[in-house]
Amino acid sequence: MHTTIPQITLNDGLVIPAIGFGTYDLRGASGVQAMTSAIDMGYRLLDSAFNYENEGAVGEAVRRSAVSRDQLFLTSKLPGRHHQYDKAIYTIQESLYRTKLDYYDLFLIHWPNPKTDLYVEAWQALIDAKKWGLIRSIGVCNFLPEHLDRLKKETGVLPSINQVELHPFFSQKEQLAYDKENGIVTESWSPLGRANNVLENETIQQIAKAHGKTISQVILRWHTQLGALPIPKSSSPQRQKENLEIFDFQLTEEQMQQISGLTRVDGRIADQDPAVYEEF
Ligand SMILES: NC(=O)C1=CN([C@@H]2O[C@H](COP(=O)(O)OP(=O)(O)OC[C@H]3O[C@@H](n4cnc5c(N)ncnc54)[C@H](OP(=O)(O)O)[C@@H]3O)[C@@H](O)[C@H]2O)C=CC1
Ligand SMILES: O=C(O)C(=O)[C@@H](O)[C@H](O)C(=O)CO
Repeated sequence: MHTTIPQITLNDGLVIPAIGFGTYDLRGASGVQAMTSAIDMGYRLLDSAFNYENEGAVGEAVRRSAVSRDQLFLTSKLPGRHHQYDKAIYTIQESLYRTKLDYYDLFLIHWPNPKTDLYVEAWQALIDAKKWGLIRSIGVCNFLPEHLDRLKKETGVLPSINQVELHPFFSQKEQLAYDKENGIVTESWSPLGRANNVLENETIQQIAKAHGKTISQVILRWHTQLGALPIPKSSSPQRQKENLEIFDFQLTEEQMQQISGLTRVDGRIADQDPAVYEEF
């Protein structure tokens, strides 16, 4: 039997599962297999990107699964090299052709690329693509408060989602507070620290023991109790299942504080500060 996944209502009224499935590095036939398995395990939200070169695999997994399209919540992302308005529109259309589907539930700007400074133009393209029915909800990734303030000022439309790096070594207290205050749901990318040594952390290990859970389950539970939406990736059916079984226990306030206390100024996985980093 599947774990029942709670749901979150976005600022545009759309309802989204409280945990999703990351697909970075899942491609080709093995990627389709991993995604089909994730849907079978109970995941309904799949997170892809134009740059992951796996939108075709996402479409194939959807067609192979026993779950109907309208029960799934599919996400993709606009790469930095296509922020110009016309290019952004073509990219969203191309992204759909790759899946052989006719709409995305969510489309995100992948990185703000502030030096290139075309993200407001890209945002306008997402706003229009939503009006035309290509996308049901629009959001961003890696946007700092200064970038979000600018979208609000120049278009009057704030994203439904801001997908940011978030894990115990980089707990994003200020960004979470800003997003919440502005009605934006924070999604956590690399919620398990991309399997770095956070998965061997002694503090989290002790908490996991106390609950009879694994370290990964405690970390993912911490995300949901912070109000964030984690999108763990796993190629293994067993770990996919493990990562969903997080809604039958509760961390105490003290345990939440202990995990959040592991954050470090240099806790990012890579050198990707969105204030300066550009990805195309
Ligand atoms: N918007 C953005 O800029 C970004 C978005 N993302 C999105 O976020 C998703 C998740 O982030 P990602 O970087 O993949 O990293 P995750 O934090 O999800 O970690 C994935 C790694 O953890 C391993 N793993 C998964 N579950 C377990 C478990 N229960 N126990 C032990 N190891 C486990 C996986 O191995 P295995 O597969 O062998 O199980 C894999 O090596 C991405 O797939 C992508 O969709 C990621 C980066 C940037
Ligand atoms: O995976 C993504 O969505 C990215 O944006 C990449 O930057 C990823 O974080 C990466 O590390 C690529 O080397």
